Amino acid sequence: MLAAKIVEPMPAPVTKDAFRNAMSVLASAVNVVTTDGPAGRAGFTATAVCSVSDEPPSLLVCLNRSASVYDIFQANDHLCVNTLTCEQQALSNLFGGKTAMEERFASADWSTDVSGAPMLDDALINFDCRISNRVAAGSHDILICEILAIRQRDSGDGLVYFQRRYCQPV
Ligand SMILES: NC(=O)C1=CN([C@@H]2O[C@H](COP(=O)(O)OP(=O)(O)OC[C@H]3O[C@@H](n4cnc5c(N)ncnc54)[C@H](O)[C@@H]3O)[C@@H](O)[C@H]2O)C=CC1
Ligand SMILES: Cc1cc2nc3c(=O)[nH]c(=O)nc-3n(C[C@H](O)[C@H](O)[C@H](O)COP(=O)(O)O)c2cc1C
Repeated sequence: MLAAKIVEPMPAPVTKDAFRNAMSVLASAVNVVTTDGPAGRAGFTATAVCSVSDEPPSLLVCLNRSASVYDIFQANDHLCVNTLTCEQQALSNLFGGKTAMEERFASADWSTDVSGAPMLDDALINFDCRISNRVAAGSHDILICEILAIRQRDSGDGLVYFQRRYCQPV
């Protein structure tokens, strides 16, 4: 006699909306990621930044391949991760929107260190980096970055993005 075959129901695929709703409750630091080099200067707002390894000191940045800045980051070898303070919400909106590149950079003061990428003067912390590897994953490229220099402020509160809005410390 043939054994009855139990067919497990297929789990419903996770939709883009479900994914984004879920991700929206992961509180994140807000960063402006900048570059300069043969392809020119560019920058964008990123929350998809995290620690990778302390040997060598490295972090990762996820960059959407459809972003206007993508080709410039693809051609340049260096970037700087500038982590924003609570006072820099307007800068996050500027670098996260459809604003012209000159207008983005004109709204703040910048300097450079080892890599030559723009370093935001009033950032909570700056990670000056060399892009050591690039891995395509879905819609994004994961940029693995070796940290060449760190500049850190003595004090200040970090800007946090949670549930699609910025949070201020209480
Ligand atoms: N990792 C990324 O590429 C992120 C992109 N964004 C951009 O800013 C817009 C506004 O974002 P929200 O106000 O937070 O509302 P949302 O509903 O579009 O996104 C909610 C959360 O989903 C994640 N997310 C959004 N778009 C994503 C993407 N293309 N790939 C991977 N993860 C993504 C982020 O964690 C985001 O905070 C987004 O539509 C997107 O264009 C925002 C946050 C992260
Ligand atoms: C709060 C916030 C976080 C974002 N995080 C990322 C991110 O981690 N990676 C990414 O590729 N884009 C992210 N974006 C979107 C880019 O900042 C935006 O697409 C980029 O500035 C390019 O825009 P453009 O194509 O109009 O120039 C974020 C936007 C906002 C407002």
